[in-house]
Amino acid sequence: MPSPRGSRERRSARPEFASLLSQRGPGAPDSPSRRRESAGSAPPPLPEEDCMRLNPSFVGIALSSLLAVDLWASKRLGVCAGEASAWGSARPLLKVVEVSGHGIPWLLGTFYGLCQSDSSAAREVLLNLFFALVLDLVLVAVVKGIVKRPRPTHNKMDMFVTVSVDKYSFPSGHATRAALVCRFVLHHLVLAIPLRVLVVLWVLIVGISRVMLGRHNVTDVLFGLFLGYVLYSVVEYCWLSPLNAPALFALWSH
Ligand SMILES: CC(C)=CCC/C(C)=C/COP(=O)(O)O
Repeated sequence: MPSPRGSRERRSARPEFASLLSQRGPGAPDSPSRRRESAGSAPPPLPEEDCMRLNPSFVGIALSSLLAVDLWASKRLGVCAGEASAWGSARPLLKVVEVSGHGIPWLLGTFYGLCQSDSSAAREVLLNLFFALVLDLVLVAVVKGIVKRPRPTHNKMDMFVTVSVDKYSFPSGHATRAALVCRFVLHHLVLAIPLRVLVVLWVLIVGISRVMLGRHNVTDVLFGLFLGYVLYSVVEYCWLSPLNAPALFALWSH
């Protein structure tokens, strides 16, 4: 005969789980929580993980579904993840794209330009670009260290100069840098339209190549692009000028 608690459970159960509960006849295997319940007099509350499994929130389901689609799509798009992959022959080319969005060439190039520039306007722009790049590296390292999402399992860790947090993949540092640099360049350099289009194309290629190389999941890249885009607004807001940072500019005045 079913216990009063059993019938209470059946009455209050959500319809989608009712069939699960009704399968628990006298001979059906009991869950650990039910075994514990029958051993003592006062029934202990359901363990939290059971509650979560039986009553997942909408946000939980949406997030797990998004993650599942993300992992599936990233695996399918990782066509250059190894030399033996479907598009493995394009891997060397994508690794060149990877270097084009790496932090070291951008930091060194900006620093070199800063030392070489003889106009104060160029120095101001380059100094702000340098700080934007440093800020980007720090922010990405902090987020990677907090989220600790491992890189896709199909990634081969043969990247050009990495630091310890680069074993994590969320967000993509290349994507944040590309989006940040793109907005910076489009805003501060006077470029002909074809060149402006090329800069935007470069950002898209860097982003797509991260997934094709197997370095990242799609969401790492999308969030990276978003972060870089937002970071540029922060850089604009905190723009360094000879007025608010005279000591810094004195360092580079000849
Ligand atoms: C060592 C320096 C100065 C930068 C590291 C740049 C780097 C390796 C970022 C990782 O990018 P992804 O997150 O897109 O893989």
